[in-house]
Amino acid sequence: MRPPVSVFKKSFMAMDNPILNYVIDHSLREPAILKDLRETTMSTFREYELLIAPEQAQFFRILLKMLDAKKAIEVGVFTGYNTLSMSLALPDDGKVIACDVCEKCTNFAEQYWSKSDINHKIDLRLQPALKTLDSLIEAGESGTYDFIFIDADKENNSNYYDRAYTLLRKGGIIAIDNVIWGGKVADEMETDIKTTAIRACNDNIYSDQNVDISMLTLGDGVMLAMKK
Ligand SMILES: C[S@@+](CC[C@H](N)C(=O)[O-])C[C@H]1O[C@@H](n2cnc3c(N)ncnc32)[C@H](O)[C@@H]1O
Repeated sequence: MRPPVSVFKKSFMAMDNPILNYVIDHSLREPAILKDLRETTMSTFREYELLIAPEQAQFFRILLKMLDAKKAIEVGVFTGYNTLSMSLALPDDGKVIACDVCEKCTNFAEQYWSKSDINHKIDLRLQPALKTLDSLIEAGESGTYDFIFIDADKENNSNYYDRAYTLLRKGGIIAIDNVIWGGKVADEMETDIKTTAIRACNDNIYSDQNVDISMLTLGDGVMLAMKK
């Protein structure tokens, strides 16, 4: 049986969920610039549900600090919420490679990035993310990234994971978003391309003994894989 969908809805859409409300009210500390970016995205973009959950971005900021991270990649930028959030957690000489194909979304993102003093940390690559990841590997950057967030076209999750594993340093973390997919992954009647691809990537990571893993019921589900 599919779990109640509301459990997996993002915090900004799940205000009818008292437990999630409590969690948000007692733990979310959203910097003003991120709040502004999120609220403007929600009033400007019909597809605002693509936004990462703010409590999830906050959790990633802690991970980045724990990892003493300098180099990160965002696969799927949308309006730049998590890219900006990660930049805030990186040191001044840190770098986020931001991968997306949407000019309209990233133009919006760039307006916010340039409003803050983190703009120099962001390197936007406006082309298919697989092309960007392959170019980083070809440029000799394998084994050098601390944190890679995968949140783009779900059909490519396994392709992104393979490249991200190559680019990651030992002890670095890959985080994959939407691994619960509103509960669809647990419903065998759901056989559409995206659900099937998400399940396949989840299974692939579960059996990958080269990483330590944890699947979190945060946002719409996040798989963490730490390179051994
Ligand atoms: C769920 S949104 C990302 C949300 C974002 N991580 C955030 O912080 O709010 C997915 C994004 O992936 C992008 N995308 C889809 N296919 C892509 C591809 N082949 N390469 C790069 N980006 C892609 C979309 O344009 C969209 O902006």
